[in-house]
Formats: sequence, structure tokens, C-alpha cells
Amino acid sequence: MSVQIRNLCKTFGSKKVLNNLNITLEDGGIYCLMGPSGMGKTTLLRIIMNLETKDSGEITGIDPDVEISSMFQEDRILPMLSAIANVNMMYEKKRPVKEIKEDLSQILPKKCLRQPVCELSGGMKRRVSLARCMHYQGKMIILDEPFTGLDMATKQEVISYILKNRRNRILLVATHGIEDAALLGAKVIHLEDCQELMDEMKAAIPSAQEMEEKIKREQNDLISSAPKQMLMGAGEMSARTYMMQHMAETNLKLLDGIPESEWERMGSILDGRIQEFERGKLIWNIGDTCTEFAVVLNGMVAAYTESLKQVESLVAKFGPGRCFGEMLPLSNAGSPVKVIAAEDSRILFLSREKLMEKPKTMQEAEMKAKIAWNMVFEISDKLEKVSVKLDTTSENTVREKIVKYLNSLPTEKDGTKTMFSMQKETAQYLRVSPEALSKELNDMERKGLIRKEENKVQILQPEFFALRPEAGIRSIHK
Ligand SMILES: Nc1ncnc2c1ncn2[C@@H]1O[C@H](COP(=O)(O)OP(=O)(O)OP(=O)(O)O)[C@@H](O)[C@H]1O
Repeated sequence: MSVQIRNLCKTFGSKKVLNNLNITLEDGGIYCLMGPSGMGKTTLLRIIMNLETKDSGEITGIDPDVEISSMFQEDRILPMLSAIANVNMMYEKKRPVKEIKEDLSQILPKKCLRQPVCELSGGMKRRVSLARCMHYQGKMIILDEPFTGLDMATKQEVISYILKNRRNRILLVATHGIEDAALLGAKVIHLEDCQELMDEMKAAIPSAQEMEEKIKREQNDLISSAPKQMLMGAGEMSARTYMMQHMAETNLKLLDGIPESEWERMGSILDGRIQEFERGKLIWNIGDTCTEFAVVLNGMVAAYTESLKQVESLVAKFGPGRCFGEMLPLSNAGSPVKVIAAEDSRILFLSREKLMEKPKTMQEAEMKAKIAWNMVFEISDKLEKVSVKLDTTSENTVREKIVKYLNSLPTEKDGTKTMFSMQKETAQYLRVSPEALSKELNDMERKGLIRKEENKVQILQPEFFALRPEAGIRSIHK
């Protein structure tokens, strides 16, 4: 039976937070609840969980007191107990420690499972809290910003853990991460679309300009983190994906210099076709052949790649005036990319063949000249960026991989870096044998480059570890 939220209203004092909100959560569905900060996500989750009273409306299909398992924004774990004990508290009749240990070691280093959780890092505490939630039986799982403080690799591990242990329960995740929905395979619920927005509520919604800036920031974060991930040497991202991300950085402004009011007319002169896509609709699928340039006239589209583990991640978002056809030839070459409407969008498709044809009228010649100029300009810029190619892991020595990996980890306040997880998993992650990893770490310690203790590594000679991108990339035409 689905969970139905009908005409839900909530006011704090004079502040209207939810107004006639309607959402249906289908049995077994996965949902990401998104919305600007302060829009009422946590309030809605708390009302569903019966931790907050509603002013009016109704929620049917679930008994919040026994059927919901939740993870809050705060960890809510018992600090002096171990991760194992925290999880085992979910059971009236305790489960064998071995069983819990095995389960937890999917997302946490084995060594820390018996430590009091107050000694763990913030991200580790989040994972204990998540595991506790997943172990509770019920009909629905609610996670309020579960991925805060997790790096991309850990997030992917945690998401596989969630999906593996969900057992077809309804999953509702509040998040700000635009790529989380794709990683979870979730349907996105935009809180602002499910209710009647009062003027005061609209104030929480960012302006178009703020959104543009946010997207730019997120895009930049994604792009700047890409080489880092690659430098880890995990082989997870191909060189082609790397190139694509650099392409995304400069995605083609095919219509630059042509006023917006002219775009549609230009489309008709060049025999283009215009198609409308509702939010969430697939525009271009992985592997589709590319014979057209696709220019966003209105709305916003998002391009996703698929990693070797078939986890999708957002590569770029394109707003009006941007063209994504340039990325698609790469998909023919085997690099997976798909494009989805992130908002209701109108797309102008321009045939490559038509663009190449000799113009028949002056108007056509003028349009084509502008497009051709934009392409030349863009391509010359790109050639600069695509002039590097990633070495594949086979050419990297174990030490290079360790150095790159350590470089990619954040430095903690005490100057140490916490290794991804236990050595065995790190070895697997870096695609080297555990013996080779351990030998190399010992060697580096003997040479005074690092000091090891438990899961932590202290870098003693920072200059040796200074990020050297050229160690992982080489020029292909210089
Ligand atoms: N107990 C409360 N008393 C008064 N106002 C509250 C209370 N709880 C929440 N609010 C207000 O309700 C609004 C919605 O808050 P809520 O925490 O639900 O937003 P959110 O979408 O989850 O935000 P974020 O993404 O930042 O976590 C905010 O303006 C907040 O200040």
C-alpha cells in the first residue's frame, strides 16, 4: 500500500512552512526529497515520523510509531558504545556479533567496529548511524541528509550498502546533492512543486541567478574533483571520461553572438527540429548515435556518465544557449553518457549533415558562419585541454598510486590523513596486491616519508607528496 500525504499544512508561529502539500510514495519506491534550504524538508520528515504535529491534512498508509526506520541529521548514536553495540541495540534478541561485524565491515573499517563511537570520525559516525537505521525493520526508511561529510568514493560504498539492504522498503532521502538521485536511482520530489507556494515561501527559492551560480559551483566542484579521483589510480574513471569532463567545462556555446529572439528562426532556416522534454525525461541515452547538435532553448539538462561499477554521476548541467551534441560522439566511441531533462526543457536539434552542406541562401550562410566560428573558437580552446591523457594504472608504480591516493585525502587537524579503510580494501581500491601495498608503506616509513599508526598515516615530508599532476598524466601531442 502506498503512503499518501494529502493537503498537509504546517505553520511555525506566523511562518507558513508547508501549504497543502501532496505527495504519494509508492510501495517499494526510492525517492529523493529536494528543495532549497529552509523549504521544510526536515519538517515534513518529522511530521511523517510523528515527531512534529501537523496543522491539518493527513498521512495514510503507514504507522509512524512502528513502521518507519530513520536516520536524522544528527547521528543519535550512543557515544560510549561500539558500532557493533549501537547496531545490536536495534534487536530485542541480540544478533551474533560476528554477523553484525560482517555487515558493518561493508561500510566501515573492521578495526574501528569495537571502539567507542565517540572516537570515530564524523563520516564514520554517520555510517554507524545509517547502519543502525538499516537494521531496524519496517515499511519505510527515512534518511535526512545521510551523505554529509562523505567523500565520493565512500558515498558510493554507502549507497550500494543502502540499496543492498533496503529490501524493497520505501526509501525517502532528503538531500541537497544533485547527483544523489542518480546514484540512488531515485525519483526526485521537489518540495516546491508539491504544494501551493505562498509569497513568503517563495522567498526560500533561489533566484535564477543564484541557481546559475549554484550550478556553476557544483559543476566546478565536480570538474575539479575529477582529476583527483583519477589520480587515485583506481581505474574507475576512464581517460575518455576525464576528457569529457573537461569538455563539460567548456560546453559549446553554439549560438553565441546570435540573440535569443533569433534562435527559433535560426532553427527553421537550418531545418532544425524543436522538441519539448518534461523534467526527468531522457533526451539522449547511452550509446545512441549522434547525428545532431542539441541546443537548449529553455530549461536545463543534465549529462550523466556511468562508471565501470554502473554508478551514474553528473558530469554537467546545461542551460539555455548551451549545446551538448559535442559530448555525444564520445559515447559512440564507448564512453557512456546520457542526457536527462533537469527541468522542463525545449531543445533545438541541428543536423550535423545539414550544417556541413553548402548554404543555399545568404541567411543560411550567415547563420552557418556564426555557428562555424563558435565551433572553431570552442575547439581551439578544447584542444588545449584535451592535450593531456591519463596514464592507465598499469604504468603506475605502487608508490605513485599511494602518493596520489594520499594526496587526494583531506588532511586532518593533527596533520594526519586517514586511509580510505583497512589495508586490504585500500589495496583493492588501488588495484595493487595487499602485500605490495604493505611492503611499500613499510618502505616509505623506513625512509622517513610517512609514519603509520592504525588507519592513519602522517606525512613527514610534505614536499615529497606535493601534488604532481604530471605524474599521472602525459601529453599526447606535445
Ligand atoms: N521548531 C521550529 N520552530 C520554529 N521554526 C521552525 C522550527 N523548525 C523549523 N522551523 C522553520 O521552518 C523552516 C523549514 O525548516 P526545515 O528544517 O524543515 O527546512 P529544510 O528544508 O529541512 O532545511 P535544510 O535543507 O537547511 O535542512 C525554516 O524556516 C525553519 O527555521
